[in-house]
Amino acid sequence: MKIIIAGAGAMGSRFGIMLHQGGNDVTLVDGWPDHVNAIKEHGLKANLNGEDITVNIPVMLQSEIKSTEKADLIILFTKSMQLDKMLQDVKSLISKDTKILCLLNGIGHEDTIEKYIPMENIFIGNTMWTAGLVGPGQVKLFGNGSVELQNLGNGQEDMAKQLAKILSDSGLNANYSDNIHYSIYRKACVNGTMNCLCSILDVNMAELGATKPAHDLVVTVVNEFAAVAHAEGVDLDTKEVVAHVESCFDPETIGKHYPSMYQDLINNHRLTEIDYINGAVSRKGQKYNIATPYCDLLTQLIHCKEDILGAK
Ligand SMILES: NC(=O)C1=CN([C@@H]2O[C@H](COP(=O)(O)OP(=O)(O)OC[C@H]3O[C@@H](n4cnc5c(N)ncnc54)[C@H](OP(=O)(O)O)[C@@H]3O)[C@@H](O)[C@H]2O)C=CC1
Ligand SMILES: CC(C)(CO)C(=O)C(=O)O
Repeated sequence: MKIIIAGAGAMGSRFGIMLHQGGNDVTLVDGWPDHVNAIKEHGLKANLNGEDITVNIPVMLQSEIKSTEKADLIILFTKSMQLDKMLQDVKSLISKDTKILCLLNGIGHEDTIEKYIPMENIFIGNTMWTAGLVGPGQVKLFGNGSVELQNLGNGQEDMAKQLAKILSDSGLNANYSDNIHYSIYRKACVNGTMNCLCSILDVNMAELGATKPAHDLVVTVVNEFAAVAHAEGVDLDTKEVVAHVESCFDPETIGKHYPSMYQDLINNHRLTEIDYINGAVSRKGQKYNIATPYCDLLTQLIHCKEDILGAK
């Protein structure tokens, strides 16, 4: 199976390395020339659970894509705001049989993907794996994780299960979900609390969890996500979701991770995905006439911080 990782930053590199080590034919595609050139020249360097490794994986810039070889599977791992451009750039690698798996954080990416791919080839999901970019061609990977995914098109359950097996055979611990919209809202609750709060407060998840107001903040934000999800026909079990969110506080698992939004904004002064997480809930709240004051404020505070830091 020819797998393209479209967006080979921190997470794309993690999935690329694990799938490559699992014996798959993997190619990385990314738009950052320094990163792509570093991988071409020195291999992809990773600190994997404390061990330094170098993996030689084929890599190309989006501008180098040629249409000669079609992909069997394209795993999307761009930032939300890069998704549309990436889909335009990988169009020539897509045949009528190419499956697309989107594992980005955020809500509603299927609306963008549907513009380019027939529904029966679209698979969506989310992941609790973590990763960090140290610099061009270099990533830091620790801890464990999981993936949940499902087909969007009718009759594609077996293919979704097959994709989960391909990921699991490489150690990615993937499961078929029979209600992926629930899973995506549930994961969005993790990002809608951890990502913005850690970025605003300048802490990792374990440090956030050690503050007294953390629990009340999580409950309030999860309730806003749940109200909007309910209006869209997704009924979140808020108690279970809060427990899931708070499991991220554990320093023995992923608590020491600085969420991807922190890495973008605080470390790299890059624009964030806030408009696809809390910002998406605020917009949906307006649409359904549901008050979402915490999501509104958190979105605005992150945008303030982007301006203060001159994020690009
Ligand atoms: N990191 C994590 O732990 C997790 C992330 N996610 C989600 O996975 C998706 C991908 O995230 P992630 O892998 O963290 O993204 P990264 O920021 O590591 O990489 C995404 C892209 O951003 C660009 N980029 C990143 N850093 C730089 C830089 N310093 N200079 C220039 N370009 C840069 C590159 O593309 P280009 O040059 O084309 O712009 C890169 O492909 C997101 O939706 C995220 O929310 C989900 C779970 C955990
Ligand atoms: C690891 C986790 C779950 C933290 O919110 C994440 O998705 C991210 O860093 O964006």
